Amino acid sequence: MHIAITGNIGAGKTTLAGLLAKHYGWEVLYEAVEDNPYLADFYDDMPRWAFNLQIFFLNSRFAQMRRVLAIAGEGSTSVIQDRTIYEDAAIFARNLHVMGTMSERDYHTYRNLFDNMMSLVRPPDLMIYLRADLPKLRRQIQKRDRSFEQAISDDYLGSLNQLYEAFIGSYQIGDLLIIDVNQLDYTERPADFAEIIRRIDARLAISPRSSR
Ligand SMILES: Nc1ncnc2c1ncn2[C@@H]1O[C@H](COP(=O)(O)OP(=O)(O)OP(=O)(O)O)[C@@H](O)[C@H]1O
Repeated sequence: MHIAITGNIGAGKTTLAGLLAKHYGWEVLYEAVEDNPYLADFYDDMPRWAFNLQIFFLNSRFAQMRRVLAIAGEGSTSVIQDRTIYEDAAIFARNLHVMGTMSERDYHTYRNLFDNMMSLVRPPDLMIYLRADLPKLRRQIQKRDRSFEQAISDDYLGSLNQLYEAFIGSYQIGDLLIIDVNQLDYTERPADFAEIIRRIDARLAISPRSSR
């Protein structure tokens, strides 16, 4: 089974993916951050590095999809993914294009590549969306204190949030669980984590592909 966590920068996907992997014994696939050769440069000069970064993420997410398919083929374990390939195109690349940061021809090339890849990608069995407002995202970004993320503007975060809501509002290719994390703290409050587990358990129990 393939579970994925989706949500804006600082929503808490990485932490939750780790906790769920530990709880359920799932394999976890994280996003490339520390070993990402473009991320810091991108936040410093978005127009210069937007296309390079999107190609890097697309390739790394496609490699993850191949791993997901391999695991599904083995049939032994489930896998949880920290962010999906859909978000790269529908949210991040689209946002850069709409902002005028990525040129028309770069976006066109990117979309063609993405559409080609889509023929080989299948959606997760369960998508978990972590919904968070700007103040919550901002607090978490400050808390983890990655120097290159401190310059992220409210405009950038806000327009990503709008695209996330649009993406989730029209998401129909698989099962979807929406968790509002604004008032939750699942690292510090066991009851909050237990409530998330209860909701995921309920969803997996009715999922047609829930053989773990
Ligand atoms: N396609 C993309 N385009 C631009 N930036 C991206 C893209 N995918 C990921 N990123 C950025 O890469 C970094 C990933 O960091 P990380 O894995 O910690 O996740 P995150 O998005 O901050 O979420 P969370 O706090 O929920 O784990 C963030 O700065 C994120 O915005």
